[in-house]
Amino acid sequence: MREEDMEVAIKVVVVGNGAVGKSSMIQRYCKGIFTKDYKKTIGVDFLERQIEVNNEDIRLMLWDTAGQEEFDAITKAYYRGAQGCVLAFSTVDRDSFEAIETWKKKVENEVGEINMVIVQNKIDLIDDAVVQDEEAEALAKKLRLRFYRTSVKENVNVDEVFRYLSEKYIQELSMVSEDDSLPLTIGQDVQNDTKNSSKDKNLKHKNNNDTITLKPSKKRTKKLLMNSKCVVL
Ligand SMILES: Nc1nc2c(ncn2[C@@H]2O[C@H](COP(=O)(O)OP(=O)(O)OP(=O)(O)O)[C@@H](O)[C@H]2O)c(=O)[nH]1
Repeated sequence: MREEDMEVAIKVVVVGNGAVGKSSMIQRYCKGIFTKDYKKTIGVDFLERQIEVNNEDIRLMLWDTAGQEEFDAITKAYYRGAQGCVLAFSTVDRDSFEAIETWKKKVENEVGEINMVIVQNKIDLIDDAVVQDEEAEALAKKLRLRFYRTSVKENVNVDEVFRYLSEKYIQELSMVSEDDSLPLTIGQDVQNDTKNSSKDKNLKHKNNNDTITLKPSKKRTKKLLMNSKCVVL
């Protein structure tokens, strides 16, 4: 296969309390549908969609995880290898907002710091909101994360969430490609810290039993990343 035929694959996990709209968001994005019915996700599920970002073909693999704590042991295994994460809460569920930091920690405990966004879903129900705009914005500022308000039902801002995560990842990928002296960690990822814009600070490298550290050449970078992604280690 020629290198130009290859695509980049990105694994994104969508987490948050039960019924905030995680499955609906993934279905909306990958299948273009919305259903009113609530079917609790048992364990995990995934759908994928191809998009183009900066002339790169991206295969987004969106992992839908159960929001209930009883499934934590199962779902956390699927966080591994993720390069992006959506932390979702619902406009009409105060607990789901207060749980955002806990979800962030749960994911980071498994994969370290990866690109994340906070998503306030169900903004079509804004009249019944139990979270003030300022509170949500303050949380995003405190955690230094991009913040989106979405309505999966009305298809507002859903594409933007996943586009942002993809663009961020592509940006980092091109930084890795430019510098072949930096070690690349397979299975884990180029990390992002929104506090720091410098390349060195953006790139943290994990090395534990789950990972192999390689030094990629410029040419091979994309291939290596593609082959290494989306594998549950
Ligand atoms: N009004 C409104 N309802 C929504 C929206 N998104 C999802 N829902 C509804 O919220 C309910 C829960 O949605 P799900 O997508 O199943 O929630 P989940 O977060 O995947 O839930 P778990 O599987 O339990 O973790 C469903 O009845 C959806 O139809 C939205 O943007 N607006």
